[in-house]
This record gives sequence, C-alpha cells and structure tokens, in this order.
Amino acid sequence: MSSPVPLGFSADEVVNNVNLGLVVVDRDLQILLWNDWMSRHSRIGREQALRQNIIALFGEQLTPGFLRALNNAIGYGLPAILSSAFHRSPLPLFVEQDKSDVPVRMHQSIIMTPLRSDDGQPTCLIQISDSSTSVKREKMLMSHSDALKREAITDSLTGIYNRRFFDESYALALRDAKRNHTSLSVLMIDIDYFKQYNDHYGHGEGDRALKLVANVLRAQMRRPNDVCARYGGEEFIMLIPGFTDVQAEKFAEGLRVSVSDLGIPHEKSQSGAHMTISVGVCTMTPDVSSDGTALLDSADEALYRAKKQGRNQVVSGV
Ligand SMILES: Nc1nc2c(ncn2[C@@H]2O[C@H](COP(=O)(O)OP(=O)(O)OP(=O)(O)O)[C@@H](O)[C@H]2O)c(=O)[nH]1
Repeated sequence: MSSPVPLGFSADEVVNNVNLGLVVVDRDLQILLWNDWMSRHSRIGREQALRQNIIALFGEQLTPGFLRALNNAIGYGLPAILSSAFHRSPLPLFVEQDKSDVPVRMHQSIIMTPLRSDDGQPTCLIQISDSSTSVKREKMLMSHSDALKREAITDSLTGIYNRRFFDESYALALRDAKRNHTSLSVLMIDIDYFKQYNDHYGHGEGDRALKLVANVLRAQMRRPNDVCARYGGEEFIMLIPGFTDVQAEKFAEGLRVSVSDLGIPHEKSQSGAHMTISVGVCTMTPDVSSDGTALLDSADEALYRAKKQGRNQVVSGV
C-alpha cells in the first residue's frame, strides 16, 4: 500500500467541512462519528451525540425504512441508498433558515455503507445530503410545465379549449369509437352576423360577446369526454360521444336556445334582435377505415346550409 500524502491539516478538518452529514455507528448502533454538518442540521452537538445509541438519540423520529436499512448494513453488510423520492425525511434534520425561525424539515438522500473497524467489527458509515433544493426545483418545474400544458390547449380570449386540443381529443375519441363501435357527434357552431356586431358595437364588445357565448356553450357539457372548443374566430366546435342522431339534434337545439336566451342585443342582425348562432350537427359510428374527415366535413356542410337557409337554426348532416 502506498504511504499517504500529507494533507497539511487533519482529517477532522475535512470531515467537518464537507457539505454532507457524516455519521458512523458501531454494531450496537453507538455513534462513533458526528460531523459539524450533523450538529448544525439536527441541533444536537457532537458531545451530546457521541457514544449515544442512534435510536435512543432520535427516538421514534427515525423512520422504519431508515432502521431497516441500518440493520441490514450492520447485520448483513448490505449497503443501501434511501432516495428522497421514496424516503422524504428519514432523520429529524432541518434546513437552515435565513428569515423565519419556523423549522423546516429537510428532504434527504442517504447512503449507508457497511465498514469494518480495525478490530473487524461491523460498523456503518451514513452519508446524508440535503435534497430540499432539488425537490423544490423539481416541484417548480412541474408546476411550470403544468401551466404551459394548460396554456397550450386553452384559447386565451375565452378560456375554453382551443382547436389544437379539439384535434387531439378528436383523434382519441375516433380511435375509441372505432374500437367500441360507438357513435360520435360533431357540432359546428358559428355566431350569426358577427362581423356586423363588431362593426356596430366595436371589437371590445365583440370580444365580450365571444366570451359570453363560449361560457354558455361550455356550461352545456355534461360528461368527461364531451369537448367544447373555439375552432376559429367566431366559430366553436363540440364533440359528444355516444349520442344518437336524434339526441345530438336535440342537444344542438338546446345550444341554439341557450345562446339566444343570453339576450345579447344585436341591432344589425337579420335573424333577430339578439345574438344568435347557427349549428351544423352530424352523428356517425365510424368504421375501421375512417380517418374522421367525413364526420367533420358533414357537420361543416350542415353549418353552411344552416347559414344559407337563414341562420339561427340547427341543420343535420348525413
Ligand atoms: N371581436 C372579435 N372579433 C373576431 C375575433 N375573431 C374573429 N372575429 C370577427 O368575426 C367576424 C367574422 O365574420 P364573418 O366570417 O363574415 O361571419 P359573420 O359576420 O358572423 O357572418 P355569418 O357567419 O355568415 O353570419 C370578422 O369580422 C372577424 O373580425 C375575435 O377574437 N374578437
């Protein structure tokens, strides 16, 4: 064995300056080493800790996972890693706080390494690192990514789903409908004479009306797989699985009435004194080769006919 290179300072200096908790216990679980990091984060000084049994020192605050790993290390020479993902805070250690005096329990990652003392007795080195910061960072990233996901599928003006979400939902619903031989209904909804509304009342009032209509449409959704989305400017789309064509038509008529009942004045409309919508509705049970285009085209074509026939009405596609 090569002779050690002189450090110029004691090993204690290193032990007490690492940014890591270091504890060594013997076969009777007596503490043989307790570094400064442990004193700072446990609020138990070295003098108080040394020669104490670690279980007696921490009492019932030690978690069963920690005790099991320690027994395996001492009894069977098995190393162990307690990751903070599964064992949040096995030891009663606390994060150093700048501002508040309220103690915050530290998230920890722990490594247990079985060692043999000079006289061949089993001992265990316990290394503890603070994973609170990485846990916090992970939580922050997760909440950011949730917010981004929500933003990506939401229409910013009305707060209902956007076309992208509809397209994704439609692909999934189509797959389910083909597999289960169930029906899908698509409703295309368009506000009547909206250009005239904007021109007459101003773009701001137009935005407000769009929000009101979007809200009343969304409120009609009953089941978790129903989707209501803004499809374009003043156009909305709905996807309802499991309706018969008669049920879908009745539902579409309910939408038409609910928007009309909002009573949004529209002096320039030629289909009534209030804001109205036209709806094209189509129901199909897609066959295995269907790519879903026929259903969308058919609902679109029905909407076109509703407009052509005078607006403020529901037309069914075939
Ligand atoms: N205020 C507002 N207006 C919008 C928005 N998106 C689209 N529009 C307007 O919606 C109007 C749509 O006009 P058209 O496609 O001619 O439809 P319409 O006037 O409703 O006519 P019909 O559908 O045939 O009854 C245009 O004037 C667009 O500027 C929006 O986000 N806010």
